[in-house]
Amino acid sequence: MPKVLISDKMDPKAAQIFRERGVEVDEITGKTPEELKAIIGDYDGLAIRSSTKVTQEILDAAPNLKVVGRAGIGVDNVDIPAASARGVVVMNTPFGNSITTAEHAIALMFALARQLPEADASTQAGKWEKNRFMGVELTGKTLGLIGAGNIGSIVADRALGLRMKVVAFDPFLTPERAIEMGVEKVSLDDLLLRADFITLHTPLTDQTRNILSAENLAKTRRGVRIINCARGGLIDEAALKQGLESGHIAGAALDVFAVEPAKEHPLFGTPNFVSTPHLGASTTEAQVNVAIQVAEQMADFLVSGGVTNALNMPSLSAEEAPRLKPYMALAEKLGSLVGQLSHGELKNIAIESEGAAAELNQKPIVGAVLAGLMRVHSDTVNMVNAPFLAKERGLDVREVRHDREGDYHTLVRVTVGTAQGDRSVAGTLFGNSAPRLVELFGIKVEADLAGNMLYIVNEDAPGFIGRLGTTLGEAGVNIGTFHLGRREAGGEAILLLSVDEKVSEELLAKVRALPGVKTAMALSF
Ligand SMILES: NC(=O)C1=CN([C@@H]2O[C@H](COP(=O)(O)OP(=O)(O)OC[C@H]3O[C@@H](n4cnc5c(N)ncnc54)[C@H](O)[C@@H]3O)[C@@H](O)[C@H]2O)C=CC1
Ligand SMILES: O=C(O)CCC(=O)C(=O)O
Repeated sequence: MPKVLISDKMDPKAAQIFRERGVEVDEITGKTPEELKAIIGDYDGLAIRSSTKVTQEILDAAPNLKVVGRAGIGVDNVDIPAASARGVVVMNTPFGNSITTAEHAIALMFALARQLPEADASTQAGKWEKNRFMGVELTGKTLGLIGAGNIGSIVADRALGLRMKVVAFDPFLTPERAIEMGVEKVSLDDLLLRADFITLHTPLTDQTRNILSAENLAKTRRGVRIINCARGGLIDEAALKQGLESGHIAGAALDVFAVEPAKEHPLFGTPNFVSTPHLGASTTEAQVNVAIQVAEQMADFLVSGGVTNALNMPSLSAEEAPRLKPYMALAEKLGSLVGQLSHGELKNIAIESEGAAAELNQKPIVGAVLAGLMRVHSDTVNMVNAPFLAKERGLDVREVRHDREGDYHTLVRVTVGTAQGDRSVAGTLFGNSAPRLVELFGIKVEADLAGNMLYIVNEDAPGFIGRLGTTLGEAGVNIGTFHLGRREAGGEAILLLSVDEKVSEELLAKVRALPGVKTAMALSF
């Protein structure tokens, strides 16, 4: 039974779903990285929010880990390249808390416009400072949206409902989508110049880090109010403090900080500064949503192989997974076969599907071929890290679907480009479930690819099979299955034998010494 660790506080629905879906679950929250390292090795899955940092070190201590599930959107607390390199799928829940986070941004905008936190503190301190707090209306003001994705577009919708004008800077926002959202697409400089309120809704990336730098803050209009419910690191916090103190910035509300938890901060106590402790996603509704979603996605993956909302792997629905499973087994075997039989650097690989195979989602098939191919050289390769490793090694991967149906109702062909030319293998599914090799380097052959095998290329001549049987028999090697194919009578023949034990180098040398043998290799699947 797969085992999952929930390492951050999560709605109890998550644990309930894991158990209902046949996944063992432990909830152990608040651990230090050292403590987490000590226990993570027992788990197949890790369910987190933002507190747990999934670093290279944690991943190194987690040999069984297959999936990290983020109950939320931002995955900057997960080292995705390191997870990909180790073959660990990283999933998030991209929509479960977007409304809640957008509402928090709007709440902070109101808090700034009417100085609600200060007015509350003053009133409860018995001061009744009616003349101290003069607010501004939102109606008619310009809201500058940096990042117009899921959360940004909900913020825009609510702001338009408040009769604000919304201008948006997002390099990936199409003009059509801007029209649909009712916002004006602008450059960052234009936004900085025009906005009365600025709200940030981008992930933290190399491009967005420090997007509100000291230089950019200086370009804003005097009296601007700034809200950040996205990620710390998007704003230069020291420059923000200076701007608040000089009065250039009329207010700033941060839900997120460059370093969290922010228990001490130079901004604390600055006039017109409002803060919340990363509460953007903290509503009952959002937490139930993300807990249910992350548990369902992780259980799908661990129990049936379905992949949803993965950031480092193509999606594969739980419905598709059973249909694709035998194809992935076939693809992996074909990849492994060409990997074991091809020497030297591979330049390119083409994965072609015909008949029923061509109607399926090709990404998992391609991933499985690459995993089989590269596992020949490293047993830590799997479907997650294989495409990543292929890219890293400069392997050109081509995916081709053919409408035609040939001799088989379904066929997957893998062709690799080697220094000796193209080499191609093809396989089908017998009874829609049993992977079977049907072609090897242009020669028709029918074979299971399983366990230990012996691959021989020889000149087709009488007596050879007898001599081979005697050689194997004398070495105490039992033959399980025997598959033969040849180009033409008396031409080149291929033999694929399954044997009950691994073929030793010594035995291989004897086989190679038999008359007519051109190549002999041990294979394993
Ligand atoms: N405070 C909190 O508790 C929460 C914070 N978040 C944060 O909010 C962020 C946004 O979430 P979603 O809207 O769901 O993500 P999303 O992926 O739907 O939208 C992000 C938008 O940012 C845009 N973008 C990317 N690079 C940009 C750049 N250089 N300049 C301007 N725009 C750029 C993208 O094109 C995209 O439209 C998340 O990445 C997460 O860090 C999300 C949920 C809760
Ligand atoms: O889990 C949380 O409370 C934070 C949510 C968040 O930051 C996100 O989903 O990106």
